Amino acid sequence: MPTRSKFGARAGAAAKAKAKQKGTEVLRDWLTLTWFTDSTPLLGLRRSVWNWLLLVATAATGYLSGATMPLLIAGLLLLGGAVTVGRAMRVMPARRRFVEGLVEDTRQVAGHPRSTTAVRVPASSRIKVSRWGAKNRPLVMDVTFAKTAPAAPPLARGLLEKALDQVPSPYTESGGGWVYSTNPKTGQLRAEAVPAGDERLYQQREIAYLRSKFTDWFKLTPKHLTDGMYDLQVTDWATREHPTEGPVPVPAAIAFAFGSHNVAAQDTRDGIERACDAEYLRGIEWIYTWSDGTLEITGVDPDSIGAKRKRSARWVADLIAGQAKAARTKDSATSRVTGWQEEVHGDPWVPIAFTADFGSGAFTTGRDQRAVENVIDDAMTASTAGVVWAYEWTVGATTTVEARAFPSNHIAALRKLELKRLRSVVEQKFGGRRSDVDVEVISWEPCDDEAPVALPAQVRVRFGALDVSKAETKDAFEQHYDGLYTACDWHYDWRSAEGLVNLTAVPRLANAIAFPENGTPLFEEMVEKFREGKIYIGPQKGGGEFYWDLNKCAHGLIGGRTGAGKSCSLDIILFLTLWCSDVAEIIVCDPKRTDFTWTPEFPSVIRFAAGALEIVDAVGYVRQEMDRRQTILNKRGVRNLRYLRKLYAEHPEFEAEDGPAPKRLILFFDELANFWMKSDNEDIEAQKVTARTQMEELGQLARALEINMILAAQKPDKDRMSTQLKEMCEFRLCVGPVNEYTSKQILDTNHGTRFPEEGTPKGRAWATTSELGFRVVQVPYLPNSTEDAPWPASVAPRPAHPITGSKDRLRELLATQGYQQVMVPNSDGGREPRWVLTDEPIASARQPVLRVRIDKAASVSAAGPLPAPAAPAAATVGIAPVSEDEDDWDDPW
Ligand SMILES: Nc1ncnc2c1ncn2[C@@H]1O[C@H](COP(=O)(O)OP(=O)(O)OP(=O)(O)O)[C@@H](O)[C@H]1O
Repeated sequence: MPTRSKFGARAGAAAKAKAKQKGTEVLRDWLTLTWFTDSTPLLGLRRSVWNWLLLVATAATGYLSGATMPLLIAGLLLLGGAVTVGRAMRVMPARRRFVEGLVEDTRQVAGHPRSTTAVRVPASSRIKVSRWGAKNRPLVMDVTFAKTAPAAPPLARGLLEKALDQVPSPYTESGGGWVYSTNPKTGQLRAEAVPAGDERLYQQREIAYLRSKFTDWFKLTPKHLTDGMYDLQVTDWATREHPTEGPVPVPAAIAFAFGSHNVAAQDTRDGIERACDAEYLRGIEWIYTWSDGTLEITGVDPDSIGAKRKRSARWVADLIAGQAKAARTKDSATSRVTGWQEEVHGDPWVPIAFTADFGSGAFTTGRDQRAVENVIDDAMTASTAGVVWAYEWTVGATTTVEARAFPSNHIAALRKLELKRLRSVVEQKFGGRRSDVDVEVISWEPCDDEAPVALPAQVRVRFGALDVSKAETKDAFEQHYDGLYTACDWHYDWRSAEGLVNLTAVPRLANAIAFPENGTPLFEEMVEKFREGKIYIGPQKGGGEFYWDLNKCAHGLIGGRTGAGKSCSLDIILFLTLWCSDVAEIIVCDPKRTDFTWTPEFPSVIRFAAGALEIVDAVGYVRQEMDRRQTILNKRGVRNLRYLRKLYAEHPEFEAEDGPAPKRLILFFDELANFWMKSDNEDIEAQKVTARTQMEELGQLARALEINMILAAQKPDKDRMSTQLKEMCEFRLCVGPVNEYTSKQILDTNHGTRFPEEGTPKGRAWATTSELGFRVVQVPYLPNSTEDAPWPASVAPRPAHPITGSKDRLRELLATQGYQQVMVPNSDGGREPRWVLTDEPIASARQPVLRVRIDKAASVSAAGPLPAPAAPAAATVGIAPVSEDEDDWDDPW
């Protein structure tokens, strides 16, 4: 018996094993394909379904026919088996090769591992076709990719998809293609073959396009993609009519996850939005919503409110960015619309509020801010009429502005316009190119809601580089600003060192006011101040009372056009001097002999001089008195009368030795011009020259010696008043409107011309000292005799009661001080009243005054140098009581 060689035995075993393996494979293929996976359609059904049906039908036929046709049944089964086995042997290896080819094609992008001798990686573990279609092409397949594969990041999935797009599907020839989805559990990519026209193909295309665009817009590198968590999902689709392709799906909502990618900067976001708007045109307006790590984009109808709002917001953003760009700000500007017009009021896409952030160090000065505001105003007004934009700036780490629109009749709008007006007028006049003038309203006057009016209550003006320490600058500003308002006056609080002025609205200066009645607080105040050497002039524009401080400005010049209230102003000064007879005495020079002939009645008037020689004499007396006072000061070694009085208080023996301390002595001179008028008498002219020199000599020492000159003149020009004399007058009062020439004569400036010719109230005056600058004052009205206020109610409120005349007040005072009135003959042959001290004080002047007649003439002009007041001198003359009916002295005289 022949034996088989060893080799032959081994080869036989190998062939057997191979045959077995092949057999097993064929059997597995047959089972799988025939009964499960043969999805190639046949007459509308899958082949595997047909196989089951045929098997069941054959078995049923065999069962029903019993043993009658066993051969036929067996034959049929055998045939079926042979056909299906043959098909499995043909199809299955082909499918395997197909998948293997596919794995090879996608190996790089999907990161498929290669088989090694140790580890076999079957192709089906990477790409699993779950359904096959006609022509043995896959219908549905799942592709597994490695975590590190280039196509692993969701946004890079396109790489794999692109590769798979090349795989023929049953629909390839008819224009179909692949659609892809991600298995959320396994992360595998599922590809599904769909016929042409399937809307998922369009969706697929959009998604692929968007992925690549988002990669561009976010400037994503492959490294970004591998490191970050970027993903794009279209969460909602809509259908739009495509011009050539008919209705096509377009994204209605896109969610783009960008993880921790830095898009915090508004302009980065802006850039992305703008790129998307420019490059992704689908006949839709995109609305962008940024949240933590995700950008949601929703498509809306371009005519919808949302779309219009978006365009408006972008317009605002462009406007703001344009400003920042023009100013070359360090950081770029961002803006956000924070409020839209309500639909009831108009178009709901019209912005009514927005905020803008210009970054650090931008627009820090008011001037720059104003420039931005003006541009925005212009732009906004063009787009939204009927509203006014108001701005609130905050300069901190960054400069931000909050802008809000208000209806033009809203108080905020009115205030804004008012502020703008103020700024522009102030800037026009004071805002040079270098100086950064800015007006800021600190507070507004409360206003009536029904009829709102924007009136600033407190304003601050900063002058930047402009030097406001100069009086002229302040004056120019005040004049300019005063002209802006008729409803109020302004109090100016200058802070020259800080380069600013704080303004406070104050009630307008009254057009006329009555001199306060005795005993009122203001009256008491002015008397008290007079005792300190301060003469009340009147309330001043901008608030407060104007006092002329004789301790600082010893002499004064009072001028003004006739009929404007000059005499009344002088009367107030005289009245206060006469009222305070314990501290002051006065010499009245009245060359015109008109307005002040009433004064000698009162004991403080130690001399009344009218004629030229009388005046020369009076001036000479003052000059002597100055020397006398200086001698006393020298003797007692003190600097001024104040110290002398103090010394006397401490050492009454000095006073006993020297006599009473001198009182303030006022040399009152009305209409100097009349005095200087040339006469033919050369002797008198020579004396006048002496008087002038003596007056000029009073200048230097008078302050310490409390000798003051009050000079009144209508036109104090050079011919009538020497320059030296005028310069000594540091206080000036110019009553009423005057022409430029006169103004310069009185005030050295043209302030006097600022009062209008028409409508300037009586008693309105410019008062000035070098210390206080120029002030508008309203001199109160003080008549000589008690009378009703002379102005109509239309000019100013009228006091309820007549204004008590100065003479009546003084008489009442003197009566209470123990004086009595007597009548003395005067140089004109008439008689005049005088007040003399008696021993018995009279309680009230309302009680009849004891009238006396002076038998011996006590002519006013006769009085020589009088160290003591006129009254005691008068008291030495013989007096006889005047009977009631004999002399009605109260009559006007
Ligand atoms: N302070 C005042 N307030 C209101 N009215 C005044 C004031 N001063 C004067 N008046 C009115 O103006 C009139 C003229 O005033 P006043 O005589 O003082 O003017 P004047 O400038 O001194 O004129 P003149 O130089 O002719 O004396 C007064 O009779 C009075 O009606």
